[in-house]
Amino acid sequence: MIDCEGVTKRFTLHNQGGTVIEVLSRADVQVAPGECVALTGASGAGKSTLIRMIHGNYLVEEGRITVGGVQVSGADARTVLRLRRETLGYVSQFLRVVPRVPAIDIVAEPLLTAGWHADAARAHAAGLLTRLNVPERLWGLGPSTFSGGEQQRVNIARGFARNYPALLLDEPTASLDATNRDVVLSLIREAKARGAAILGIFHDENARSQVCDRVVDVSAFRPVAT
Ligand SMILES: Nc1ncnc2c1ncn2[C@@H]1O[C@H](COP(=O)(O)OP(=O)(O)OP(=O)(O)O)[C@@H](O)[C@H]1O
Repeated sequence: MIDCEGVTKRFTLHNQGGTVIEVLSRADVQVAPGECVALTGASGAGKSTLIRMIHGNYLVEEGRITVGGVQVSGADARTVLRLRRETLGYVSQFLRVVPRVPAIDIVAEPLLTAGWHADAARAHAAGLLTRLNVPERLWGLGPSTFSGGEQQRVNIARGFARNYPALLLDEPTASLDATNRDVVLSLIREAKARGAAILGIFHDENARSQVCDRVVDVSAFRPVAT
């Protein structure tokens, strides 16, 4: 479902004398439906960079990335947006807050985009916010004043609102207490059970061992020193 073959990434810092940072060389990562794979490796090894390339945020220099048979590497913006709308969910580490949009609408938005009726979308969003222990008094407020953990739970509710066939998770349990961490782990297990392919970064080893079937250490794709 998620397929990276021979992926190479380097950054050229044009504003710093054209310094080139080699990050990944010929990375191969495959995630099958129903599988959860964790990316590991030291800080700076390139875990987030690989996730961002799969999500279509960073260009792929060499190699090929496909998600559900759709080629991400070299894709135009329209293809990437369609992929994100229909196939590939992403829970980033931080919620990107849109001013004045209530939390419940942030969660319901991917469902509305998918054609859900507004009432059904809000009911589904309410169910997720309840599960993630976001107090109902906050649902109608914009999350800019929420705590870090509250914002992250809104973010997770949004990421899990749709049953995406593929899901990218960037530290989904960071800044959560034990109770909410367990809710997130349940959401991940449910997504796997319905066949989602999940690729994530989990610094919490305990969380990783509970839901991940395999680990891929991106240090194995470290470029040879130049
Ligand atoms: N947009 C960018 N421009 C320049 N360099 C970048 C950019 N994004 C990442 N890098 C560099 O790529 C390398 C890998 O970064 P990345 O964030 O992927 O590491 P990581 O394994 O996710 O680390 P961590 O565990 O600390 O989050 C780092 O050296 C970083 O400085």
